[in-house]
Amino acid sequence: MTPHRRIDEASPVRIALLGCGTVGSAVARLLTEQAEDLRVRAGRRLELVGIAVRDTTRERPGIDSSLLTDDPLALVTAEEVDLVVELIGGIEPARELVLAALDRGASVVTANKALLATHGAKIFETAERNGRDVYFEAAVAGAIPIIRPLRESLVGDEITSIIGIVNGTTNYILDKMHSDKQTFESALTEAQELGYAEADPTADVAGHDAAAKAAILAGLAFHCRVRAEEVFCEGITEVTPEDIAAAESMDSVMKLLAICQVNPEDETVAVRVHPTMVPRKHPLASVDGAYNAIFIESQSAGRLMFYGPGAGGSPTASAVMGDLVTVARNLVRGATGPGESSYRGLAVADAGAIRTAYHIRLQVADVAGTLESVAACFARNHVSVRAVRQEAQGAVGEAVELVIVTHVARTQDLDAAVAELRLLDQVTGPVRPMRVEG
Ligand SMILES: NC(=O)C1=CN([C@@H]2O[C@H](COP(=O)(O)OP(=O)(O)OC[C@H]3O[C@@H](n4cnc5c(N)ncnc54)[C@H](O)[C@@H]3O)[C@@H](O)[C@H]2O)C=CC1
Ligand SMILES: N[C@@H](CC=O)C(=O)O
Ligand code: NA
Repeated sequence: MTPHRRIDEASPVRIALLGCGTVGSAVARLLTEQAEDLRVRAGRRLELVGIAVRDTTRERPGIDSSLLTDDPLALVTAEEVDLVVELIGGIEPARELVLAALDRGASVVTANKALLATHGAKIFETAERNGRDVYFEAAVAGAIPIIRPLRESLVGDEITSIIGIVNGTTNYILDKMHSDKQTFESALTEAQELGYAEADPTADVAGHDAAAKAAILAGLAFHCRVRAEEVFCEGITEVTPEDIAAAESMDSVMKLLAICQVNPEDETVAVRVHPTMVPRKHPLASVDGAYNAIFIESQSAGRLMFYGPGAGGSPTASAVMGDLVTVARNLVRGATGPGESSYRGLAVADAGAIRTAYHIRLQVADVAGTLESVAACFARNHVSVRAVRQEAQGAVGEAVELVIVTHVARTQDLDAAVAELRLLDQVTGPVRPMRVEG
């Protein structure tokens, strides 16, 4: 274990900041503007000793240019640094820098879900070995306090499921596609301009950002390790205006949901992210813009809901600042906060075993026997049909749209039924399955 640098009453807690983009610049400014209040709350002055950036010559309003450096490794391994705030994002060099900081004896605050959901085990083990903290409230659902409730407030309870909207960019896009009939592309451009999107927005729209957050939430809630790559993940890139219209015709909206559940039968954890039809009366349906919301169900507490801004520089900086003060307090007391808890070692369920209800649109020829053939595809694959609706009526033989809503079914069974539907002569156009919750 690295010995703590003694932070006596006269010493400040010395902070190194990695990255000065949307979130980093907001954190740097708050450290200056709120210096006096932060000193009282943390019990020591919080001194920003360096900011690692790519371009030290760029003008950065409100940022002291004498703090800028383009050598992040030298900064995080500097003897005097107590706390490293990693806000550059991505895997490398963030991984190398965080590990170097912990090994040198600094604690870490990060907003980097991609890093934690990929290399969390190594990072938490390194922190534990060195007796240092890793705090990451901003990594999931921006400003919403969700990591601390899971690591502390609910640690005595038995969580059974988590369902939520955990990506602000995609929620913004889907909301604009519904409410303003905006195109996917123009809504994404707006989300980028507002500072919600990742540096590469593919991470948002392909669902990878939400999958990383779901992996972190599942690990914390169920005391196991889930890696981002183990999460079943479908993004919103394939969601069309027709899907939006189909959801609206069911009095529903499309949302990108993250769902984490323990299957009590085989003690596996199912973790998934996908576009989902949510009925308008469901509380998640009214979560608009870049807001996030997370429902937790637990044995003793029952149902809990967490709601608030899930992205953006200022809201995310709020979560980073909370971690920063907490870690500074720990450093002053010579203590550490909770480490990783993965003792249950639950396995992650196969994607095919995941169970959900479906809404399926398909174009069929309006001829005798069509309905029977379609129904047989579902029956053969053990998928129970809950409702069938024919969207329009024309002359016999004409193409019509059929809408089928199923009861909860296994993904692999539904996939098999859809594959059979696509082979039917009476099916004359695309078959579009969408998941339904609530
Ligand atoms: N923007 C948001 O709403 C939220 C972001 N986050 C996370 O916060 C982190 C930062 O995100 P943003 O500030 O939005 O990203 P950003 O892209 O605006 O800022 C990152 C900054 O780091 C700099 N950088 C990259 N590699 C570097 C290196 N090797 N050395 C020095 N500087 C380097 C970039 O030039 C950029 O200015 C990411 O992990 C992101 O996932 C988390 C929650 C919300
Ligand atoms: N790109 C992310 C930022 C917060 O984590 C999002 O849109 O939610
Ligand atoms: Na949060």
